[in-house]
Amino acid sequence: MSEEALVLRDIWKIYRTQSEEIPVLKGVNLSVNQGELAIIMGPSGSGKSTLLSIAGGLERPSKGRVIVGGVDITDLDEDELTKIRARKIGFVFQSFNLIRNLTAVENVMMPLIFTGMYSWRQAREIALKMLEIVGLKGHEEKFPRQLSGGQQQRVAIARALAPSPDIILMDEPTGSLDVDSASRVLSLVKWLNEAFGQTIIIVTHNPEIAELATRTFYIRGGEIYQQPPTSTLADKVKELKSSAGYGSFAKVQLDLLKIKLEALEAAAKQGKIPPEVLEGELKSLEARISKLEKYASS
Ligand SMILES: Nc1ncnc2c1ncn2[C@@H]1O[C@H](COP(=O)(O)OP(=O)(O)OP(=O)(O)O)[C@@H](O)[C@H]1O
Repeated sequence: MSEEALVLRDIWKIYRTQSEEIPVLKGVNLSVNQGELAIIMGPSGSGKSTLLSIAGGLERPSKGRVIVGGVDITDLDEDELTKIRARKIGFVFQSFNLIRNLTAVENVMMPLIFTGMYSWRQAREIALKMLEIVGLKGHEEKFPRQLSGGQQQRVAIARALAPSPDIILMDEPTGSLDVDSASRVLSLVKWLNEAFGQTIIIVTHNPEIAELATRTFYIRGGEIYQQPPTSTLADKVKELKSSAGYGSFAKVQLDLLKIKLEALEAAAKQGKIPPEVLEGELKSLEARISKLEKYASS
């Protein structure tokens, strides 16, 4: 069996709308070995979810090859893809995607039944064990609405793990959880990765997850990097200030402050604001206006 759980070779994804072509991924190469916990980070809209969908065979690349557990899935037809997905790939999404009118145990049984390999009894036995592993013993017969967000996410993880897939793909798995539930889910993910040697690939904005990673990828401008972007927040501020729109933005701000100044003076004349409050407000407003005037004219 291949050492590499996932290989993406020269992946391009170009979305076509009526008026334009949007290249979202531009020749991405990526390889994740078995047992790794890899993280993909990058700014909003940089193509992280698109890359994950392509890796999991949910979407097809415009160009390039996708190899999962040594099997090239790029040209498989929908039927073959569905079967491969059920056996080799587990998905966990930010929104859990549990089926509302199925209980926790039935939700976990679903992907096992889809593989066509397990009897109902076997699927139930595995699902019950998985729920125990993720700490949900006693909650098996509850419906998703009777579980907390963190518990629902753990059901989703149990469901992804149940068929023992080669890789588990997670898209913002802690995105809709509070800090405590997120830490509990993350510790579970790390433990599963270490105890079961499960390959896990996580798309996230959460820097806490990056601490757990064996490898971190960064996407920017449709390309992938193994080093974090070097530009700092201070660089970004400089970039913003030198951009064409910044001057006009400052002018709009200036207009708004001037309107506020007029409104303050009018309110003071009508006795709506005590003079000592007015004095302080006028001072700070005038200071901001003079600063902005300098910017707007520079
Ligand atoms: N079906 C589609 N048709 C056209 N454009 C799309 C489609 N799907 C995604 N895009 C565009 O592709 C880009 C990448 O989207 P994607 O969801 O992969 O980004 P992301 O990095 O996961 O963002 P976020 O962190 O905000 O979830 C975005 O600009 C998005 O608008």
